Amino acid sequence: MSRSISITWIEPARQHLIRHWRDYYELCKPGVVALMAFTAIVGMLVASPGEVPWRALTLGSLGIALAAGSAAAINHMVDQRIDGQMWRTKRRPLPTARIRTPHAVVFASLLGVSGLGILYLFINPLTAFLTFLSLIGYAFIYTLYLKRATPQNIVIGGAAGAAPPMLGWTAVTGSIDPNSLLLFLIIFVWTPPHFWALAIHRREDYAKVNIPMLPVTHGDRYTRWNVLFYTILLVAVSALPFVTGLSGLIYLTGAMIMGGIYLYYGVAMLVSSDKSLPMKSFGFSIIYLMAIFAILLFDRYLPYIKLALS
Ligand code: HEM
Ligand SMILES: CC(C)=CCC/C(C)=C/CC/C(C)=C/COP(=O)(O)OP(=O)(O)O
Repeated sequence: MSRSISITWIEPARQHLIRHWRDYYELCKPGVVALMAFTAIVGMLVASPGEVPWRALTLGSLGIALAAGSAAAINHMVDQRIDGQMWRTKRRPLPTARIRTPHAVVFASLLGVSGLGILYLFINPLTAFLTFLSLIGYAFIYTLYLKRATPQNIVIGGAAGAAPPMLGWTAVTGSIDPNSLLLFLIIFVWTPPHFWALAIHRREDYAKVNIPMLPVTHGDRYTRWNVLFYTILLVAVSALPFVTGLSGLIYLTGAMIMGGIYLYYGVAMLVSSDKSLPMKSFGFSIIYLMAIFAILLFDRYLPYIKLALS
């Protein structure tokens, strides 16, 4: 009896997963989570120069990525009604009913519990706790409340997305290092120009569903000024790892060149009427973040690379 029940349950589930694995993958916002995992890995490697922290790199990044994927899936569930009305998001798995909400609940729970469990059991309780806070911060505080409450939603909510390099660092050391807060700060200040550039382009979408994004509440021009303001702040903040001695001149030079290009986009968005600029700036924001974290890593490891080559 119990055998036949389990067989009747397992086969449809297997078929469902084979048909819909791409939809479940999409629920995790894989592009965003991949960049977050990269910043976490840089945090791990920068925290332990000269030695490879294998356990953190494997289990730590897996745990952080699973928890972030869980938070993203919860965001899809909470937002499915408005996502179904916006052009950019209306083809997502939940609004199109390719995945049903109860299945998404099970999926997000499995990811969240396994991610936090891995961090707690194999990394350390502090990393598990801070990752849990980030999950709650994005999935519930940002998505359920801030997103619908204030145009400063992404400034405050950005703290959850900025956590990964600090989580990576903590996964290696077991404590919060002041230098890891610098990496947190860089992503925190990067988030507004990253997102507002896209929000300028998608203003009508957000207005239609009454989400008070800055371009909806304060207009296009005011948002462009804010993008420039945060980009200037970002260039200043990105120099801090050099100021504190965490990195050297290679990082500083790379960060200033990338910052210069980002500033160019910020100014161009104010002085030019080219409608393609906001999305170009959004695209560049991703290249920018990837690049400065990669350069930071290179700068930090160059002495060891030289040593290995000599
Ligand atoms: C509150 C904070 C953030 C907001 C509101 C935000 C918003 C967005 C939005 C609306 C998109 C477009 C997604 C789409 O095309 O459907 C996007 C894409 C992206 N974001 Fe963010 N973002 C935030 C933080 C972050 C963080 C912290 C990272 C990485 C460290 C990140 C990395 C990316 C990447 C890589 C993409 C491109 C994804 C793809 O094309 O698959 N974002 N973001
Ligand atoms: C545990 C941990 C590190 C958590 C990180 C959480 C996480 C995945 C943050 C992503 C930030 C993001 C893409 C916000 C966009 O949400 P949105 O609802 O404004 O955008 P959308 O309309 O594209 O869904």
